[in-house]
Formats: sequence, structure tokens, C-alpha cells
Amino acid sequence: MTERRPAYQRILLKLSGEALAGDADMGIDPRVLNRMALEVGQLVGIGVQIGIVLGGGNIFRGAELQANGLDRVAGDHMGMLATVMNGLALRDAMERNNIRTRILSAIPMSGIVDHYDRRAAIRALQSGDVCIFVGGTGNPFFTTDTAATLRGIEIQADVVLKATKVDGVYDSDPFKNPEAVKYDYLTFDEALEKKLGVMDLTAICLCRDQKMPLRVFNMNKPGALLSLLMGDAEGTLLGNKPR
Ligand SMILES: Nc1ncnc2c1ncn2[C@@H]1O[C@H](COP(=O)(O)OP(=O)(O)O)[C@@H](O)[C@H]1O
Ligand SMILES: O=c1ccn([C@@H]2O[C@H](COP(=O)(O)OP(=O)(O)O)[C@@H](O)[C@H]2O)c(=O)[nH]1
Repeated sequence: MTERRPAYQRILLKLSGEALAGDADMGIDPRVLNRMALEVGQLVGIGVQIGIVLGGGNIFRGAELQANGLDRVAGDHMGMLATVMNGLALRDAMERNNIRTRILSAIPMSGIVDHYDRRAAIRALQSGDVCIFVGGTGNPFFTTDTAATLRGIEIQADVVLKATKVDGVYDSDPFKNPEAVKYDYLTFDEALEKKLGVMDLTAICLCRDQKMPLRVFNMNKPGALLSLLMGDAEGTLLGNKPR
């Protein structure tokens, strides 16, 4: 019997802040964090190199703070700092499960986390550490989806995996439309033309221009991450070529 090998050697996994909150609207659910750490640990165990970009929407989002009267740039700075807090919590959960990690932040924060350096990240990945990228892109008016795409391209990941609350990309928001139909495959141009709201447009354009495949899948489905790493058709794949 031939042993199945992982479909990808190096991945960039985007975990939204909301994913860390579990069933709650905000904050961090330690059980969810532990489950995610264990799922990531399984991938480390089969030799996959993993970079993770964390969101911060479970704590602060700049646009929401702005809607409540705060300056947008200050709000975005708060959102980026929120991703650092999520990173510290995820590192803690990973290290309790004996998974070696390295946090790299787009915003220098000496004494708490290391400053992002692409070559240091690649070296850490090659030595088997999971790299947790925090601080988004370091700039306001961007999102952590764009940061995920950016870091994925920089570390030369084989794929960007966007973990979310839905099973993939649908022809309309499945939370609002129960009749929505899921795509198994979609080109970036189709996603842009149809304005499918699952990922921000800057992130999709960057993937398209740099030919970085993107898979959107449901992180609430236990085992989905391992299953897609083993080549199963979980979620929706986005790429450049029409099928
Ligand atoms: N066409 C679509 N297909 C799938 N999900 C969509 C679509 N349009 C909007 N969504 C919404 O996008 C959300 C996933 O995005 P995500 O980045 O994980 O959440 P957040 O809004 O917290 O950043 C889903 O919860 C879903 O409601
Ligand atoms: O490069 C970035 C990434 C994030 N943010 C801010 O950080 C917040 C949290 O990130 P995001 O909304 O992407 O988190 P998620 O939805 O994935 O939890 C955003 O709303 C922005 O305010 C930013 O200003 N620049």
C-alpha cells in the first residue's frame, strides 16, 4: 500500500479572530484555541511547514470603531494590536501542546514578540517551527486577509488556506441566503466580477496577480484541515485558470 503524502509542503493558514471566539461574539474560547493547536500539531507531525496569520475581529475592528466615532487610523491600530493578543494566546495553546512556535509581528514590540523578518520566518519554518504572523500588514486600511496573502506569497507557501465559518465560497452569503450554492472551484476573476464577499478584494487581487492558489474551508468542521492537506476536496479552491 502506498502511503499518502500531504498535498502541500508549506502552507499559510489564515485564522479569523471570530474563529477563536467560538460560539461567543468576542474574546477567545480556550477550548477552540486548544482544538486549533491540536489540528495544527497534526500537520506538523506529517512534516508540513505552517505559517499562520491571525485576525483580530474578535477584539477590535477599525471600521466598527470608526462607526462608533473613533478615528479610523487609531481604530485600525487597535485592530492590529488585537491580532498580537490573539497570537500570544495561540502560542500559549500551541506550546502547552508541545508545538514549537515563533511569533513575528509586523509592528515592532520588543520584549513581547519578535519583529517580522522574511528570512527569519523561512528559517524558522524550515526548522519545523510554526510561524504565527501578527500585526496584520502593519498598515491601516488593510485587513488580515490581505496580510495572509502577503505573507503567503513572501514565504513562498504552496497555498493560502482561509479558515472560516462557512464551507467555502457560495454564489451569495450562505448566512443570508439558505438557497446559496457552493462552488468547488472558482477563478479569482469570477470572484472579483461576482463581488463574492468571502475575502476582501485587495487579497483576491494579490493572489491573482502573484498566482497564489487560495482555498476557503470551514474550520469548525473537525478534521477538515488535515483532510484538505491530504488532498481531499474540502471547501472551495480559487485559482487563475478556468476549469
Ligand atoms: N459569497 C459568499 N460565500 C461565502 N461566504 C460569504 C459570501 N459572502 C459573504 N460571506 C460571509 O463571509 C464570512 C466569512 O468571512 P470571514 O473573513 O471568515 O469573516 P469575517 O467577516 O469575520 O472577516 C462568512 O461568515 C459569510 O457569512
Ligand atoms: O493590515 C492590517 C490588518 C488588520 N488591520 C486592522 O485590524 C482589524 C482586525 O483584522 P481583521 O478584521 O482582518 O480580522 P478578522 O476579521 O480576520 O478577525 C481590522 O479590522 C483592521 O482594523 C489593519 O488595520 N491593517
